[in-house]
Amino acid sequence: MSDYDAILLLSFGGPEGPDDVMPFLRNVTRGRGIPEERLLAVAEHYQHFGGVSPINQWCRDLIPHLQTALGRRGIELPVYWGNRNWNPMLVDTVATMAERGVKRVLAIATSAYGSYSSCRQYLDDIAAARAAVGERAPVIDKVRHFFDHPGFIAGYAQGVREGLQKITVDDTTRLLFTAHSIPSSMEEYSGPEGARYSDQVREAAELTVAAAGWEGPWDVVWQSRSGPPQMPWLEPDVNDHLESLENTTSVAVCPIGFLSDHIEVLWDLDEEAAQTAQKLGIEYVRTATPDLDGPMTETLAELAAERIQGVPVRRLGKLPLWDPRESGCCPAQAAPRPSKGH
Ligand SMILES: CC1=C(CCC(=O)O)c2cc3nc(cc4[nH]c(cc5[nH]c(cc1n2)c(C)c5CCC(=O)O)c(CCC(=O)O)c4C)C(CCC(=O)O)=C3C
Ligand SMILES: [Fe+2]
Repeated sequence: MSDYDAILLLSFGGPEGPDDVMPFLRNVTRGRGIPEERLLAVAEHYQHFGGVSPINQWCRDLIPHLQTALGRRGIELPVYWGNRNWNPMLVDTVATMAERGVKRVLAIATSAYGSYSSCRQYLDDIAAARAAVGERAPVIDKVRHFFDHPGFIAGYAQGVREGLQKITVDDTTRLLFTAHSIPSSMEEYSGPEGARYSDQVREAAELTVAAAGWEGPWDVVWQSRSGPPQMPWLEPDVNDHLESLENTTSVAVCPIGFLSDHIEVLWDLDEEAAQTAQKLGIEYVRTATPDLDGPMTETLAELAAERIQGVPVRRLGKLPLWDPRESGCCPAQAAPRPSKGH
């Protein structure tokens, strides 16, 4: 237990107008070897929504909900917000906290899983922002991975139950769980032993199946792959998987990899995957991400309470958790693993 004096909501960031789109995309892909064609194609997805991603507004809406949930637990701390890729940029938020004399911060990132993109990169962002602000920068810790927290699972299970009511369900109906694809090399280095990102996504899917009471077939698939075509990423892609299905009346697609309906959900699932299903004559529903006034927000508050009040860790899964601070897990670039034990 520690004396924290602020909570930090740490997120991805998204553009809020047409002119933000290209500079945002350049921030996301800086140094990551993403081809220009891919950037221009993704820019189109954003422009389709007027250049506005819902992710920033979702964060704005989350903050008062989170504050209420924290308050119910007796945690009366200010909630700051900083992003990796767009305003409010984390470095500016850390500078503000330093000016206000904040010394010790507990960060909650909007990703439940381990991997470079979903965890280590946020830790690197924190380190870079603190270094830029200098000596007065607060110490910033980050809460654990929460992919198997009962409240996290309950949020998606509710979406799944509601979604299934919107389609014809028979014994060919499949439930698909989708998360952001990552390069195979990133997957190989996820977690202390590797491949933990896909393990965690699979476990979250399995737990959601149980919580929703689903007894039919289900699969884990991936979406939104990027990078040069010759580079291997996690497969199957949701669209390829739909193409491979035979004699399937309907599918429900649960975006278990994302906390909110941002562009990758609105475009890659609600437009692209929905069109693929329509072309194939498969009835399609994309199930909802968790409500802000439901168990997801409670979960985020409980993660803070674990660290601030020592409330017990609640988990449904069996995969081991690890502390990213203590292991050199999830490096940005695949490098030879340090040899262990000598
Ligand atoms: C694992 C993971 C999550 C989940 C964890 C988390 O939430 O953090 C996630 C979330 C998100 N990804 C998002 C958007 C983008 N991701 C990109 C690119 C990439 N994502 C990757 C992985 C992930 N991404 C990777 C390995 C790349 C290749 C570049 C690199 O190696 O870093 C690109 C560049 C263009 C493209 O190539 O698609 C964009 C625009 C948005 C915001 C959507 C909005 O604005 O509404 C969100 C929440
Ligand atoms: Fe991404």
